[in-house]
Amino acid sequence: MTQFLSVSDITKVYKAANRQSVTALDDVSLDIDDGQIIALIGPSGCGKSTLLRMIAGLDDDYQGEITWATPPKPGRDIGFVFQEHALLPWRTVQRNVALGLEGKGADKASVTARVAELLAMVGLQDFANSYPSELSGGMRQRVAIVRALAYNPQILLMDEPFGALDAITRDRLQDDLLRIWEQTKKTIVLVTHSVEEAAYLADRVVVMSARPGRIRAIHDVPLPRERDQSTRELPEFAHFSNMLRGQLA
Ligand SMILES: Nc1ncnc2c1ncn2[C@@H]1O[C@H](COP(=O)(O)OP(=O)(O)OP(=O)(O)O)[C@@H](O)[C@H]1O
Repeated sequence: MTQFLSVSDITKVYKAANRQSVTALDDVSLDIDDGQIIALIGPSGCGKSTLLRMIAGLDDDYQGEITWATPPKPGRDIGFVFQEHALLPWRTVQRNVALGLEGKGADKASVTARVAELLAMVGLQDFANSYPSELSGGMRQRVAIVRALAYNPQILLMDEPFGALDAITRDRLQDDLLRIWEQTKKTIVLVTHSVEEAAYLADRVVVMSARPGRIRAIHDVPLPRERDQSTRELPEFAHFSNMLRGQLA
């Protein structure tokens, strides 16, 4: 597997006027391989979202270096999915996913075909003409995921993407994400508060320690790929999740 992205010695200090500055990340280094799913876990405030924003290029005010095997083109090569879906309420599902593909030289027929393919990936082909308000929370988040994939980005960054969903919907979307990953083999960096979600989805889990955020441990997930609901029944799954939980305590 080839190295895709390298985060080297990143330190981030938020300087607030009239307040003490906050060291959010302290000397964080991490290598990410092409096509892997990496989960970032750690206590609240340890800098997970900060790190994700830096990788996304949304924050370049830090010490250290982020280097890419192939530097991403601004705006297009990085897909971002947030906890809240951030769909445009006045656009249909079809037009939300098409956003960004339109007006970039692609003809209408190829945009329509690409959107149909993406919606079929998550079983929403019959909702192309619905508005976000007509969908459930899980359906909206599925739309947000395929919208992020529409440009065929190099990497998908996900910040607590399933955090606002009920447990059953959350399990279902995790399976959707694994299916999408099997088909696309995208590199994915996912922030989650759930150790089970990290264990179920990831190839590697990065455990961060409380503020200032440092890397406490990096684990290869000891579970076979082709994961499905039966994976959750494996003794190794419970064992690994419990070990992660212990490291967060
Ligand atoms: N814009 C900002 N200005 C000042 N401090 C900030 C800013 N954004 C984040 N911080 C601080 O940096 C630290 C890391 O925040 P960050 O949101 O990255 O943590 P997190 O691990 O994602 O937290 P959570 O799990 O609660 O979402 C926190 O102490 C936070 O208060």
